[in-house]
Amino acid sequence: MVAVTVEKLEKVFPPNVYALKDVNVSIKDGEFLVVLGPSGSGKTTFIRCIAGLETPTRGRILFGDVPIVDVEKGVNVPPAKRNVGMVFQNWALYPHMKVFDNIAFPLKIKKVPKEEIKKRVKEVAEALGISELLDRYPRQLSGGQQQRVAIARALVKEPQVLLMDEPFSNLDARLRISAREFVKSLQRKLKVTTILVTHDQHDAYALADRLMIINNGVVQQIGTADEILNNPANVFVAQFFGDPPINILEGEGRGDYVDLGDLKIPVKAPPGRLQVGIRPTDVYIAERPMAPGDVELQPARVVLVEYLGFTPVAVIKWEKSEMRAIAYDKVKEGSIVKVFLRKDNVKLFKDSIRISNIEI
Ligand SMILES: Nc1ncnc2c1ncn2[C@@H]1O[C@H](COP(=O)(O)OP(=O)(O)OP(=O)(O)O)[C@@H](O)[C@H]1O
Repeated sequence: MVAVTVEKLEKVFPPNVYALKDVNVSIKDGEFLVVLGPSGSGKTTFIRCIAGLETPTRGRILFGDVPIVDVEKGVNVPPAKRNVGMVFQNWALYPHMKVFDNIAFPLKIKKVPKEEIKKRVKEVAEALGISELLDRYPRQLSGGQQQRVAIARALVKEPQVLLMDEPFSNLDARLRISAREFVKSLQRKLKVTTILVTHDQHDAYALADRLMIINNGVVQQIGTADEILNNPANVFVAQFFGDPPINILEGEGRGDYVDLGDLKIPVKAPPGRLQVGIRPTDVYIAERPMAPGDVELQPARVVLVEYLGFTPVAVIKWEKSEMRAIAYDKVKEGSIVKVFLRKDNVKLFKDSIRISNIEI
């Protein structure tokens, strides 16, 4: 297929809304990039700029070596000539057309000969497991089936790039998981360069070769899910990606520990105000340490027990500091418990920016 390069992309909506600010990313040929961010962060604007449905105010986008937008040079290839497939949030199937005609539509517009249309619709329907639905109307399909039809329509013209904007948001939780698996395996099979936009970190975790996390139009971090979980660039990323959410506590660096007032976190820390990030999976309630190198913190009181799937996660409290921690032992609300910390996984931030362990 094709690599996609985005350089210094900016989109300002009048009078003064910076939906995208200096976005730079290179998506490899065949890669699955997920753009993840909260509502209003610029995700849809980003994907619409790539599709050609929005014109950026600055920057360049290239498919392979070919610029499809170059604001400075006045290049702006129209959407129909970009050869992208797009799947929207609401799938937007034509209700008065049968599934066959919905899928065939982009080819009819291109005036592809009838026999060729038949062949390609049949092929793509087979690949998506919807051959037996071609004679139905959209209203006679389940949500998951409608989604497959929308994907088939996006793929039938053999796009260089597949763009998906919140494609699972109309599906219930169970269907969402199977739809994700389906999209992932299809993408692997077809090796089509794919950009998917979502605000759902579980979609992102399940699908992405790499993630691009965006907030207020600014890219916060690009990397694999594990890179971002282990090395979040800043407090926003640490809090936005990870389930259960990371504990962030304010403290004072004291060389060999961070002073939280009522609690000491025994990690090397430069002097001054710091934010400490501890994932609930890195702090746990148990009788003894589970791994060499884990350190015991002061005992804490259990305030509340919640569940992450079937794993109990306790909210624990010292005098003032509070964290979520995995409970390996059965714990009762109100009891005092022993707490251990995987100290190598503690993340420190200064002014909300990550300070790497090397710098300390
Ligand atoms: N046509 C427009 N005119 C003015 N402002 C716009 C327009 N489209 C989007 N915006 C603004 O640009 C910013 C980014 O919007 P965008 O739709 O890209 O965000 P998003 O991350 O996709 O949000 P959501 O998840 O809610 O769909 C928002 O502040 C939005 O209000």
